[in-house]
Amino acid sequence: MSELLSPDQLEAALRAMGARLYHDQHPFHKLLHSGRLDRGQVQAWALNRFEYQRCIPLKDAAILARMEDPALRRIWRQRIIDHDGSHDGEGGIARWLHLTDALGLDREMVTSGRALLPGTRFAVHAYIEFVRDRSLLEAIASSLTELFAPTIISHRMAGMLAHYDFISKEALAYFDYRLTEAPRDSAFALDYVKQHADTVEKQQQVLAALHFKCGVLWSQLDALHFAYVEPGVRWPDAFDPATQGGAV
Ligand SMILES: O=C(O)c1cc(C(=O)O)c2c(n1)C(=O)C(=O)c1cc(C(=O)O)[nH]c1-2
Repeated sequence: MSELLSPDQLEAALRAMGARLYHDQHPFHKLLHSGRLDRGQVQAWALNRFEYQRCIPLKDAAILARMEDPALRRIWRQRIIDHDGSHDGEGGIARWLHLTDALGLDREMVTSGRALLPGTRFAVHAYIEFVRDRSLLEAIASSLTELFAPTIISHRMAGMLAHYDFISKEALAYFDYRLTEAPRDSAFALDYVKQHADTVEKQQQVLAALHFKCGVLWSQLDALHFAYVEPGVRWPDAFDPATQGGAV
């Protein structure tokens, strides 16, 4: 890409990248959504994904800390409220823990992170570092995977409810909220990016940021796939569905 795109062409390029690289294309998600995983594999997914959930507000706080404009901060801070809630027991993190509870996972094992795959940790933390190190425009652009989240979330909810008798609608409440939060967040981020990526270089950076973020999501599923679906060698301290434990 060497010519300046119009804002709508930039949006089209971002959407085309998502169609190719978003984590809905990953084999682990295809298995998860079509009922082809067992309870232990679904537990491993929920336990590992907790690390992503836990770190999203840290990532958004890092972005907020770089925003000079109070009006922008006022909008962005809602993301932290969505995940942390305003009171104990509210918000996305608490709702994710309802899911891990419903799957019978030990809370301490989930919240301590001691049974995580190293690949999960590295991918999630790379996201936090990315938004700290890069420009604000790139940091905001890296959230644009959320453009594609409502489709995968609807698909996931329907598939998991249809195929797993150990999953209830209540257990998936986290995703109900995301269906309204994600479109609001991604509409704002997309508008911002379309307005501010006004040079070829900035447009390239925005596309690279989305590329990077697709990789963050994809790597988390790679880690799960190669530990729990095609088990070659699994990190010895990782969650073990057979014993329901991890490192002590
Ligand atoms: O279930 C999903 O497939 C999915 C995907 C994404 C995403 O595309 O990054 C997010 C979420 N969920 C999510 O729940 C969430 O809170 C979230 C925050 C962000 C972000 O980058 O700021 N992405 C996502």
